[in-house]
Amino acid sequence: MAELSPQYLLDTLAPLADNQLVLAFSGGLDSMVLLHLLSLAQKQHSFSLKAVYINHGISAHANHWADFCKAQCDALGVAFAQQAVVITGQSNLEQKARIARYQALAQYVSTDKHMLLSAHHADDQIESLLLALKRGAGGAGLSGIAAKRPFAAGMLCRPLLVFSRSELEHYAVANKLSWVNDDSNSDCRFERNFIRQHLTPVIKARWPQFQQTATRSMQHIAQLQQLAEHYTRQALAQCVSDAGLLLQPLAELLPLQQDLVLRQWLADFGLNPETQWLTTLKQQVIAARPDAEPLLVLADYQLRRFANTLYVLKPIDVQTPTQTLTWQGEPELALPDDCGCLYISATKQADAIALSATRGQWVFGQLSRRFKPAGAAMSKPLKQWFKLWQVPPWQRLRVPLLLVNGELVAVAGYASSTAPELATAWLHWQR
Ligand SMILES: Nc1ncnc2c1ncn2[C@@H]1O[C@H](COP(=O)(O)OP(=O)(O)OP(=O)(O)O)[C@@H](O)[C@H]1O
Repeated sequence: MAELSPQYLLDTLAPLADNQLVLAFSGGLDSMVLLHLLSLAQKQHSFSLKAVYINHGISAHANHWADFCKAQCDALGVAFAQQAVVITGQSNLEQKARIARYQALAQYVSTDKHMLLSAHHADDQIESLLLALKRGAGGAGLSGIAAKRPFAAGMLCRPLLVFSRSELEHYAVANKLSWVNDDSNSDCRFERNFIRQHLTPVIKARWPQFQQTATRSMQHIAQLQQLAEHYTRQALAQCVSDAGLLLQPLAELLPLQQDLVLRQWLADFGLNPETQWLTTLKQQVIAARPDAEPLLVLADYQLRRFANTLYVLKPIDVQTPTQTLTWQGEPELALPDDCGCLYISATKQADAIALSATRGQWVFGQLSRRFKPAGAAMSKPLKQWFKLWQVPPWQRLRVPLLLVNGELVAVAGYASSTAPELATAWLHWQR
């Protein structure tokens, strides 16, 4: 059984070479205990420590808590900082406060030597598990709170995770510590408080070992999750290209693995869809007829499929610029609507196309104009060339087109009516 002591802390955080510790300090029981332990540990082993209080400004007592935190740090000789964050609206306050808090704390973790410490304990683990079950979370959610994980430029550690709240309280009373009680802790409209007050006591009374056994289950799930993530990353690497997710190699994976790869790929865009949505994606987008142009929306993104590749697109990626640019020979032209930049130079660069004009109009979206690339037998509407070049339909509308005397002479990034040997300049499109 671990014993709550400065030595335990030093063992858990070792090796503390030139690390700079940042304590997320709310002034509540749990972080007060951690502050006290850290200040004692500093006497045994020198390390840099700063306590940071984030003022959410939600409670009428928030400023008073800030003063309390500062006074406690002063008394223990620990450096102190505070920062206010702005939380707007009335809904989801708990979650908004948490996101704003971690964003603010991230500023204090600016190098790989920085280690953020939070005072989460074993009761928080059970609450996290029950909340994860309630929302039907997957392996990552059911793994509970990680004892150590990368955070901002450094790490985030929770050295008190194995101790229960009552053990922390026992320590606080024995060491005559004082702490603030967040008035909102008794408000059972907040889910965590409801679990803390109504569920955990009943569970613990019936099964005193529940905390340990549930923690063990979470560790098992966490290990399986890590293993799954490792193999999923490997499989994903086989399926991604610069453009999107290649559906042919995806189809060769086991169905279960396909789901994990899709989820991991979407997670890299910050997307975490519900299972039903993923089923729709598979049925209506991935498995759509080859000539269909399926589209599914998720949060701010559009999922589209073209030429057996799946794309995640932001609204700007599918917007057709309406602006026309007059070009008078400038070597560099910034394009509207996030379409990148055009570079015109005397020497040929990679991906450059030949030009024989030095002025004209740059336009977008004029797909019915006829075009004859150098070397082609005849002219065709641009739409047909794009089809031939396998350009996804939404990208076709964002390709800069050069008109000279009303005639289409160059399609940036793809083709030009000027043969390379007749080039007087070279055009490179940086998307
Ligand atoms: N206002 C605050 N300023 C700095 N640190 C805080 C603040 N509030 C909480 N913390 C840190 O976060 C830890 C967990 O606090 P709490 O259980 O209230 O968080 P939570 O809202 O449940 O969110 P989560 O568990 O996801 O971090 C505390 O032990 C403390 O280290």
